[in-house]
Amino acid sequence: MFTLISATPSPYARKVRIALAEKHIPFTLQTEVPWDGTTKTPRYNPLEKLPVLILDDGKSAVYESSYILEWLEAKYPETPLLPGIDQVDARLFAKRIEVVVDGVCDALVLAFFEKMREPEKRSQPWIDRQMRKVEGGLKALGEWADQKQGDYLVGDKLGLADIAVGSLCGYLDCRWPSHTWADTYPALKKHWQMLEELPSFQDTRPSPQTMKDKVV
Ligand SMILES: N[C@@H](CCC(=O)N[C@@H](CS(=O)(=O)O)C(=O)NCC(=O)O)C(=O)O
Repeated sequence: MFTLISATPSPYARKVRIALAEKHIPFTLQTEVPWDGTTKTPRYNPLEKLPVLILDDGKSAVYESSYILEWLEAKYPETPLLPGIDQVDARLFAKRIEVVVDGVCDALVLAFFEKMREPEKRSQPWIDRQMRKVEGGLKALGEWADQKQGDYLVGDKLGLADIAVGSLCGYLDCRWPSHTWADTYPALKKHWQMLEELPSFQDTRPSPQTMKDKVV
């Protein structure tokens, strides 16, 4: 059986957890804090990041959330999370949405750690730059949510784009509760609320983690 190295607040890991659940692929969840010295992540990922999907042999591993999802889609095409190969533009649009989601998450993580530095070492221009990326990405996602034709962002069933967007919104709700995205983008908030009702979302709700070791 696969093992997924995850972290309780991780939006990247939540994408994979939801995809595994939607594809009915059983796995063991191994929850870690990747910044703590106890993490096993570096054994499997030279980039020392989770999520990491450890395969049945307990040694081979797939890492980088967007690649793990591509790997799962290729290896387990039943219950597809992307439109059919004959719908190239729709597939590419779903991946474009994931690119924006991951980029917003990356910027949030960078801003989070910059704010963790002692005040005299903190760079406000750097934080401002990251938050500009967050706002720009959320604006794009908000527009796509507004333009949604049916219940889902791409196609007529739950897919990669919804899983990515839902994971980001859940991360903001968990780690950035004072952010005003839900008021600014009501269609995005409504879509997220619908997604959170799904069992695979209910079973993967994020929660904060405590870091024991100094990170920055
Ligand atoms: N691009 C990566 C980003 C993953 C990532 O940043 N993971 C964090 C944990 S979390 O932010 O998702 O909770 C991590 O392992 N960070 C450890 C490190 O950067 O050394 C992906 O999509 O998998």
